[in-house]
Order: sequence, then structure tokens, then C-alpha cells
Amino acid sequence: MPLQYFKLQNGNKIPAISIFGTGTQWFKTDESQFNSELTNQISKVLEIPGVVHLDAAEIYRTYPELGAALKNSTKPRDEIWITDKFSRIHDDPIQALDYSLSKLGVEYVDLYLLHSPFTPKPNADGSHTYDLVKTWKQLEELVRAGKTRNIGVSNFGVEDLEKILEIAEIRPQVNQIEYNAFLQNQTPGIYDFAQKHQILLEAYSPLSPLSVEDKSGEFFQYVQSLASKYSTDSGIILLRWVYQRGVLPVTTSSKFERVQQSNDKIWEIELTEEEVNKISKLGEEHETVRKYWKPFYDQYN
Ligand SMILES: NC(=O)C1=CN([C@@H]2O[C@H](COP(=O)(O)OP(=O)(O)OC[C@H]3O[C@@H](n4cnc5c(N)ncnc54)[C@H](OP(=O)(O)O)[C@@H]3O)[C@@H](O)[C@H]2O)C=CC1
Repeated sequence: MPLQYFKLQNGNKIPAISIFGTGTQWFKTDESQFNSELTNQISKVLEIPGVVHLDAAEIYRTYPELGAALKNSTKPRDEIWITDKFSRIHDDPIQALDYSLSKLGVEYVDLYLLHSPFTPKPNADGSHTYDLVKTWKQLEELVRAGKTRNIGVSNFGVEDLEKILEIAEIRPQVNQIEYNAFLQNQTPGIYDFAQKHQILLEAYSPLSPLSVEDKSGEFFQYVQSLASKYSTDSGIILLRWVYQRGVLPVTTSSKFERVQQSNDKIWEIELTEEEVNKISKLGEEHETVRKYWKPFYDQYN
């Protein structure tokens, strides 16, 4: 089966898996330290036929590598979905997106997100908050200027989203959150809230369960049995479970074969409803696995 899409609330279509994130293992603290291995990997990803979905952010400091790969690629711009995020390295999203567009050498991104409702670096008074409403208005300006096709948020809880929905003239289409079988609500009620308001959830770190050391429990035996049934590996089963929960998986790999496999194999299998529900149930019974934004969200484990 070919690549699938989710339909956003505004009618636009988004490729239903982001096969290459440039954060996590590719994250850098210094933009000027060029990682040619990353550029090579993105270049190979851009050779995969059809639309490919890439994930970027200001704070990953990987625009130079992504820009170099895009420059060398012959793939038409409309076959590349670029998600980017404002992480508050620049003061506001207008400056930040102008910077990333110039580094990436493109005229627009497909989706621009507020990376989190917090400032990673504390304000002078020690707080981590900032003016979300003012910032959202700037994102809307970026849509009107044609610099991004869609806008959204990341790591937002229900209350933060409510603030945005109240004032939005252009609605958030996406909330990219940490989501895996062992963390089905990054913050209380976020899954149901997003469904109700037609905000597409994206799952970053969807494969976190595989990083657990003790894999002797029923969850792992069950996922492994499904991998055998569908002639694949546990990673693909977990990505497919995310997709069948109506959530868009955002994954990455240093191994090109895995990127290729995530892009193809996930569309060749279909879990039954019973299998999806059983993964959800066994996952919920397992201890929470949360890797990011822990100082803010560990309280919800
Ligand atoms: N908005 C936010 O705050 C955040 C966004 N993100 C975004 O999400 C992206 C993905 O996050 P990440 O946590 O890396 O995602 P995953 O949960 O998909 O983890 C990727 C890891 O899993 C391994 N892997 C990949 N495929 C398989 C497979 N089939 N079987 C077993 N292991 C596999 C890879 O290792 P190997 O290299 O050895 O294949 C890699 O180390 C980031 O790059 C970033 O773009 C991430 C964190 C926070």
C-alpha cells in the first residue's frame, strides 16, 4: 500500500508518518559543527520515491545539514514535507522562521510549531512561561505571509491549548507530543481533547518501549508475537499501533534500512481492532516511560 495521509481540520493532507526526525540522536549544541553523516542520511532519505516527511526544530541546530541535503536533492519541493519548530532561541517566531528558511534554502515550511508552552531557559524571575497569545498571533502572520502552510504546537497540555483556541483566527492543526504505548497521555486528558477538537496528535519517541531493559513482561511477548505474525519487527508493530490510534508517528534512525522499512512496511500490515486494544491495555499497565520535558510533566507519571 502506498504512503497514507491524515487529513487536517483545515482540509490539508499530511503524510501519516514522519520518517526522519533531526532531533534526539542528531541533536547538536553548536550549529557551526557540521555533521556530514547527518547530511548523507537525509540525502538518502530524499531519494526514497514519493513524499517524505522530515522533522526539524530551531533547538536541534541541524538546519545546515538539512539545508545542504535539500540543496543537493532533485526531489520536487512538493514531495518534501518539512515540519519546523520555534524553540525560542530567536526572540520571536517571525525572526526564527526567516532564519530557518534562509538556512534551509526553501521559501516555506509545511508545518510550523511552537516547540513547547515553556521557555527551556528560565526568565530572569525564574519562571518558564511566555506570552502564548502574542506568539500565536505571530504564527498566524507567518501563514498569511506564505512562509508556512500550517501551524500547530508541541508538548501542549489541555489548558495551554484552550488559551490558543480561544483567540485563534487560524487554528492549531497539530500537537506534537511524547506518545508511546507506555505514555498514552503526556498530560492529563490530552488524547481525548485533541480528538474532540480535531487537532492531530503527532507522537515523538514512539519507540521508547523498546529502550526498556526488562523485556520479559506480557507486553513484549505480545508485541513480539505480532511481529512474527506480520513478518516484521517490534518497531514496526509499535509504529503501526500509533498510526491506528489516529496519531502520526515521528521516528528517526541512524540506519537507513530502518528508515526505509518504517516508510514501507508500516503500510503493508494492518492490526486488528482487538490487537490495537490489547497493545493499548498492556501498555497502560506498564510503568510510564517518559524521556522529555520531565521537570514539567513527571508529576503526571
Ligand atoms: N517536540 C519535541 O519536544 C520532540 C520531538 N522529537 C522529534 O522526534 C524525532 C524522533 O524521536 P526519537 O525519540 O528518536 O524516536 P523513536 O522513538 O522512533 O526512537 C528512535 C530510536 O529507535 C531506534 N529505531 C528506529 N527504528 C527502529 C526499529 N524498527 N526497531 C528498533 N529500533 C528502532 C533508532 O535507533 P537506530 O539509530 O540504532 O536505528 C533510534 O535510536 C526526533 O528526531 C525529533 O525530530 C523528539 C523529542 C522531543
